[in-house]
Amino acid sequence: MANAMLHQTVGTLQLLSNSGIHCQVGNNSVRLLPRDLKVELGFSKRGSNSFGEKKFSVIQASASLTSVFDPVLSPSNKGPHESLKKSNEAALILIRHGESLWNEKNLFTGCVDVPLTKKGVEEAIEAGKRISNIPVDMIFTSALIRAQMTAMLAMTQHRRKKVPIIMHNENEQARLWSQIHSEDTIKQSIPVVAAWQLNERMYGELQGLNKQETADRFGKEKVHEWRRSYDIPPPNGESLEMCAQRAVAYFKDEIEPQLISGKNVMIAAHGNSLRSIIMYLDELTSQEVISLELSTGIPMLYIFKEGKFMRRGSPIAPTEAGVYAYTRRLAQYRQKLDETLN
Ligand SMILES: O=C(O)[C@H](O)COP(=O)(O)O
Repeated sequence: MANAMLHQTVGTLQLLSNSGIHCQVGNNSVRLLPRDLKVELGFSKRGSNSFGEKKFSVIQASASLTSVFDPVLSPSNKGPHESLKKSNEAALILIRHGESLWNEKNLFTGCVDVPLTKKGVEEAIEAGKRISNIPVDMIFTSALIRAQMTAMLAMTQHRRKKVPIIMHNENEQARLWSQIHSEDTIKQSIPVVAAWQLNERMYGELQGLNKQETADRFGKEKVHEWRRSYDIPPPNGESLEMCAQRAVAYFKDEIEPQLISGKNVMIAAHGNSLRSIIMYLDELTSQEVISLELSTGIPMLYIFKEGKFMRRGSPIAPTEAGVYAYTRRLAQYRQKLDETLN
């Protein structure tokens, strides 16, 4: 976990009895959650203060605050989703990529970088229609082209015609050469962060093999164990548990801080990296995650509020959110789109 150090000279921390810690540094405000806080607070007592009501000077605190202070992503860049931010509610959309050329051929793909089929392209566009009324401030994808194609194609359908732009922070030159020099243009863009940690589970020696032929050769049970057990890896590959270690750590370190700061986030990734993340969001056991299957190109919506993730299901169409998909805030966002774009 990356640490951010706070000192009393740069910010303040306010203790909230059961909903975490509110942290203010300059214009950036963020709430740190009890469930993930590994905060070490050192206090120097001022006068006759007592915990909870009186004042303390914060000497030092460490917590997972990575990326929160990125100037491009700073909450001080007020946008059309301001009402969602004010309510401290954020939308999280998860999409498994559309069908790839190796899904079509029934080959184990894992970390092999295979593009979408025509059907996959259509699935991604369809997914985009379903989420076209849901705010997206930031996109995370894996480093693999099928997830990136899915994210970009889905965003072609969004009613708020912001431009998704891939961030290039791999080295200083890439960062400098891809800089945008207009505040207005930045406001009309959606940063897209590609991370290998969101890649599909590495399938080891199964990559490129036909799933049916592998089952015929090694036995149905063995192959099912490799594909769906929690902690048994395929030969020289990653188990779901190993995949979860890097995908969930990335989610907690890089994505959750964005949600905490009010950003609406879309993640385009893979069957197993998303199963790992859903296991974390829905607090599934290693037994329960075994039977979780994700279809290609079907978006799932979560609402992040007061430190909790609430699964809202899948918006079923651009005009229909599904009975429980929209919160009041999301409905207001959509109404605003209707008023300004129609
Ligand atoms: O990597 C693959 O082959 C698929 O994307 C996921 O395969 P699985 O359903 O066998 O885990």
